[in-house]
Amino acid sequence: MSTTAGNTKAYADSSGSFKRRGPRFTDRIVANPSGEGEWPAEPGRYRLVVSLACPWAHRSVIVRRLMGLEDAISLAITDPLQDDRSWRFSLDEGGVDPVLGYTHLEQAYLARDPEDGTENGVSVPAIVDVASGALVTNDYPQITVDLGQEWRAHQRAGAPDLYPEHLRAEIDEVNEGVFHDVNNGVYKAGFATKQTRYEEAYAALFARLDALEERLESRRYLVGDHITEADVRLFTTLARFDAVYQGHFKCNRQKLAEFGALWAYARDLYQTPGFGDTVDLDHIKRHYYQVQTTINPTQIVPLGPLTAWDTPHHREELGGSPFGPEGTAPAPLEHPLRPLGPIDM
Ligand SMILES: N[C@@H](CCC(=O)N[C@@H](CS)C(=O)NCC(=O)O)C(=O)O
Repeated sequence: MSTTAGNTKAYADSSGSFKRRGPRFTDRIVANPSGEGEWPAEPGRYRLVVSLACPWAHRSVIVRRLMGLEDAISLAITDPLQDDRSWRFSLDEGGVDPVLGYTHLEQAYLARDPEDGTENGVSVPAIVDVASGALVTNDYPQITVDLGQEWRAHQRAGAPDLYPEHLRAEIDEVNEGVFHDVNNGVYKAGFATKQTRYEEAYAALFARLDALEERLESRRYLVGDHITEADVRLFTTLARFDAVYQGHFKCNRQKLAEFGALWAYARDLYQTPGFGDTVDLDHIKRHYYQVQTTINPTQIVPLGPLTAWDTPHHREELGGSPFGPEGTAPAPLEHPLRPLGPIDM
């Protein structure tokens, strides 16, 4: 396997539990910066670096597109396979990102802090200040909220409000449970190295999915009548569920496609511009199955499942509309974001 040596690092601590490390840089990009740690929302100034494989980065790709910020913030897409220096730009000509001039995202972390820039690893999503090449933030939950709230002056007409004031408390509450049990829950199950830790994560995950199933039986979206941050955050895990988490991470009480409301909800979002058109199952499967070699030592990428994302969902019958009364859909994507060539045999 010439593309990557795989990854033999331990993901769990001595108790057998997966521990997420948290963001290294938490500066914010805001409409009106008022002090240290705040950068101006200025079109053309920043580059958003993502892997299409990564569920946390995927959120920012969706929100950038929903907000119509493509011309304001450029997008760099990494190779789904990291090497020993982590995320790299090997899909680009000469293996160099054409805007940043870097071969590895690590260089932006080190441009920001040469001593300790990479102490929490090198993670996506990351926003880089193009002129200095320095990392501004890798704080993924704040990134999506700020793309929605702080870039208003540069958003497209008809951009939805994903975090309306009057719904924030409820969105935050839903997000909290979804983060621990679902978004991060699948990692806790998949990276556990003790049976009990795995079983705890599995139980919490499916208890939460059962509760979401019930919630979504009578409402089209998680909070309110339109898409919000809560839907974006749940969607990126659901999009990977049957392809990766139910097999590779052993989250296999049932597939997403064996739920009722939750599966119809996921298809509804998938068919909403900005969601399904940013899902790339090639990037997703190759990353998980070829990088996490402690779980999949052969690095074989499974061909299935043949999930039918485009079938009718009938969720319109519940009322609600994706983009809100004044909102409109973003224009269709003209081509897939970054198709990959055949798997290196
Ligand atoms: N590291 C972030 C979340 C983003 C994240 O975990 N991204 C993954 C890809 S899905 C990554 O870049 N991992 C490499 C690393 O952490 O070194 C956090 O927990 O604050």
